[in-house]
Amino acid sequence: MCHYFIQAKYPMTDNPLLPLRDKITALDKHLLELLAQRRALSTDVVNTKIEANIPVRDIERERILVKTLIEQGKKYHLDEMFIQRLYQIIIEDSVLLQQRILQEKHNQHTIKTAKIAFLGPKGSYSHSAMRRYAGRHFDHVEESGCSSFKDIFEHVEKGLVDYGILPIENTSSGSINEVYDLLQKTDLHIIGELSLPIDHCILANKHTTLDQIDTVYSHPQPFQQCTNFLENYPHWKIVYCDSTSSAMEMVSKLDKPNVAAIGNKDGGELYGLQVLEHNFANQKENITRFIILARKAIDVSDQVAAKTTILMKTGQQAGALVDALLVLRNHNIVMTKLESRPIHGNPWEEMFYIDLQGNLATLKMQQALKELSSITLFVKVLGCYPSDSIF
Ligand SMILES: O=C(O)C(=O)C[C@]1(C(=O)O)C=C[C@@H](O)C=C1
Repeated sequence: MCHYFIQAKYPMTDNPLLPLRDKITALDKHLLELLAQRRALSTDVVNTKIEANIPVRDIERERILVKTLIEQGKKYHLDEMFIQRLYQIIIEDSVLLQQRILQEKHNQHTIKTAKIAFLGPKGSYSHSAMRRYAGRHFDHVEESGCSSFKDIFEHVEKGLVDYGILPIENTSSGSINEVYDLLQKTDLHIIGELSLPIDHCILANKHTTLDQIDTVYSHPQPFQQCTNFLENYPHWKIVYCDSTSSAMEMVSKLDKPNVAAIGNKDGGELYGLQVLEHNFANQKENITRFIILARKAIDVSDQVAAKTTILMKTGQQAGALVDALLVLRNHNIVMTKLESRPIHGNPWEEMFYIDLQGNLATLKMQQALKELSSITLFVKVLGCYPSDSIF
């Protein structure tokens, strides 16, 4: 990334901005203190909720709170969208903090450190997702970069790490089939999820310009997510890599003006690359959902919004899938995703992956799963975990 330092017209001591910047610095410090106080109150709130068995989320409270703040912001000429986005981040932090505290009390233990496998090396989107998830759940993390999704599954299954984090779908390129296929034949459990906004960048060595590039390196996923942008450069040779960070590593080692990688800005800085273009995915809201796998399933407190993911194989008779989905409807269970993949060794039969809103431990979920088992060939719970879809 290029850093352009505009030579100050004034010696540092005479800079007319200094007094104002000092005031901004003091005010930002005060803002941090207020945010810390708000966070401490969230801790008090969740402890009260635990005592009174009150759910973490109160959507109506959030709606009224933000609406009031937007109104109050008007007299200070604060833009409505600014307030909306700012409090989305503040409230999301509050909810995730409360969920962590609640889950730790619910499971009667707190895990301070963890070893987590991700698609590496450092600088990949999976690395960013892993660090974000670890920051929310652990005080210390040991990072384990893997060269493939299969490698991540094996690391967790063999106990080389505690958790594995893998991308499972993206808003631009859809489901990541390789991960779904690996889920078909594992005994691991989904214990969490995380949605990460993905801002793809064209990353190149310093002094390279866009028109000098003739070869671009990346993981297959970014290429699938940026087809519209890549149509502008039909002469670019596409080279697939194990991960976006191995692509950035390659471009940095080649150190030539005609090569570039597609990856994230932070990763590019790790490899000394500059950003030539960014935010060019087919979907402007380009988000990848990651799942977190572990050898042991978790229990989710009934005070935390939960998701349950199941694997299901129906018979070949007409309407088999419809009958199964009607069971969910009859139990008033919301299905948030339905994906299908060919069954290993039997490509003309489909395995269905279904994400359900709700906790596995609820009576209606238990009854629905029992009914599903009686009318299908195979039903397996892949996991019940706190929902990350805060907003
Ligand atoms: O007031 C509550 O119940 C809180 O948990 C606090 C808070 C917030 O951060 O403002 C967080 C989550 C709720 O959904 C509503 C509001």
